[in-house]
Amino acid sequence: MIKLSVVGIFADLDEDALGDVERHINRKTYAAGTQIIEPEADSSDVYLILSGRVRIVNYSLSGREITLEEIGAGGCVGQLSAIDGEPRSACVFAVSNTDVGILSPSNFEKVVKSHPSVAWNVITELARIVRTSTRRIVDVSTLGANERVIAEILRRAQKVCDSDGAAILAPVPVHSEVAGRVSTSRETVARVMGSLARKGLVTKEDNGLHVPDVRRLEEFLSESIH
Ligand SMILES: Nc1ncnc2c1ncn2[C@@H]1O[C@@H]2COP(=O)(O)O[C@H]2[C@H]1O
Repeated sequence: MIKLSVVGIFADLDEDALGDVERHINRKTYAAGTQIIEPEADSSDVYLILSGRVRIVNYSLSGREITLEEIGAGGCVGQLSAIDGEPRSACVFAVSNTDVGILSPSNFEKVVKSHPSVAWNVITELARIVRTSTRRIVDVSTLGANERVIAEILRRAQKVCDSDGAAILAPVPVHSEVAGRVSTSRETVARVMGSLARKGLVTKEDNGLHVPDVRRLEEFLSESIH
């Protein structure tokens, strides 16, 4: 059985406290592709991702899917409705087979109120969501679709950049996922990625998408914007 200690918001709990939380949790496995959070379902349960990966998505008025975030083992989703009692803000799907621990909103509240470290970790995660959302709003308001694609690839590369200034994005980003994330079409992502490849700024290899010189990609983005 996967231990609750993998969950980020419980990182500072000792064994006794984790045992206490475990008593309030129902475990469930979702198959890849199934929906975990449905806004129509009247539930405010909190889902702790014990293994696997989930995608958080929203839809535009025209029905286009927008990926807000992908979260792997250790993450937590569904906390917004549990905190404020409002309807779900997004849908959540299992990307791969995903084991979750489910906490009812009242038990989530009990755990948060009993353990200051959990409360602080939940707040820290909310701060991260605000920062990411702000970045996104700025990008959508100020950059064209091509630049948003480049900026997204650049941000991912900057996170895994090695001491030689190179990065490998593994696995190769899926065009539809990048498109959803930067609010553009799959075709635009394919066109921009093709153009970056022709310029030698990225190369597709068996082990991932290589960005041989992250600094050059930064400069290219900066030149594209100005
Ligand atoms: N912009 C976002 N970034 C990361 N996670 C989000 C974002 N919007 C919604 N979520 C998650 O998706 C969940 C959908 O249900 P809730 O609104 O209860 O809680 C939400 C958060 O856990």
